[in-house]
This record gives sequence, structure tokens and C-alpha cells, in this order.
Amino acid sequence: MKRNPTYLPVVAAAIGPDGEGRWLMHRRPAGKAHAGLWEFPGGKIEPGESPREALVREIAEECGLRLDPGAMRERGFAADHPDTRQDVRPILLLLLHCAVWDGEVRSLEGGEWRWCSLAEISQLPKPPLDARLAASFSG
Ligand SMILES: Nc1nc2c([nH]c(=O)n2[C@H]2C[C@H](O)[C@@H](COP(=O)(O)OP(=O)(O)OP(=O)(O)O)O2)c(=O)[nH]1
Repeated sequence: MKRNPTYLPVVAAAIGPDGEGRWLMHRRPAGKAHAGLWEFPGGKIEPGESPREALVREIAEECGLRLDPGAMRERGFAADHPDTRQDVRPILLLLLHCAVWDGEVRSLEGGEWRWCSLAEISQLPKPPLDARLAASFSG
């Protein structure tokens, strides 16, 4: 069986809770993989970056928020099994909780942004790895 064991590292943020107990979710724009589905925002970790550095960069690029890397905590991961994705590179998605941020959300690279309760997050249609992370995320 042919396998590609080299995972693509991706990092995502559970940003919150805000003053109303909500968390920031991003709806992936048309034309991208998993378009229309709601994800914990983030993106690919570039060579030489730590997950925290990648998250600070991605969130600033995508919505203008400035995250405090000192207020981030690891909250788990989800990975594609290589056997199920033999044609493309499997994904390793890391989730970090970000409790401190600065600025207001603006949609800088497309997609929709929404502050959601945990109950709302559980109802949103999500990509598979985000769905698994959301199922075990309790704030
Ligand atoms: N968040 C998330 N991403 C997933 C899942 N499954 C899966 O193949 N991916 C892919 C989609 C993207 O190629 C990559 C996430 O990186 P990204 O958020 O920077 O993707 P993007 O399409 O916005 O970036 P780009 O390729 O245009 O640079 O992981 C999943 O379950 N959740």
C-alpha cells in the first residue's frame, strides 16, 4: 500500500471566550478546500515557524486580531490517517486556546467571521478535523 507519511502542519485557534462566552469561528470562502464550512481559524505552519508564531501571523493576516503568544495553551490535535488520503498530503491540525487578544475582527482575506457559543459551534457544519476538535473542546 502506497503511503505519504509527511504530514502538512496546520495550526488553529480557539480564540475566546469573549465577554459573552463566545469563540471566534471562520467560514471558509468559496474556491478553497472545505468552502462554506466553519473552522477554528488558522493556517499552515511555514518552515522555521513555531505553531504559536504561525498562529499570530495567520490570524493577523486573516482578521487583523493581534494574539498574545504568551496566553496560548495547547488543546489537542487531530490528524488525517494517511490510508484515507493516499492522493494528497495528510493534515496534522493543532489547536491552541488563545485567551488574550487585541483589536477588532475584519475579514481581510475573505470568508465570514462569527463569535459563537459552544452550543452554536457544535451545530455548525465543519471540516472533519475541526469537527473532531470541537467535539472535545469544552472551553
Ligand atoms: N482546518 C482544516 N483544514 C483542513 C481539514 N482537512 C483538510 O484537508 N484541510 C486542509 C485545507 C487547507 O489546505 C489546509 C488548511 O490550511 P489553510 O487554512 O492555510 O488553507 P487555505 O486554503 O486557506 O490556504 P491556501 O492553500 O490558500 O494557502 O488544510 C480540516 O478538517 N480542517
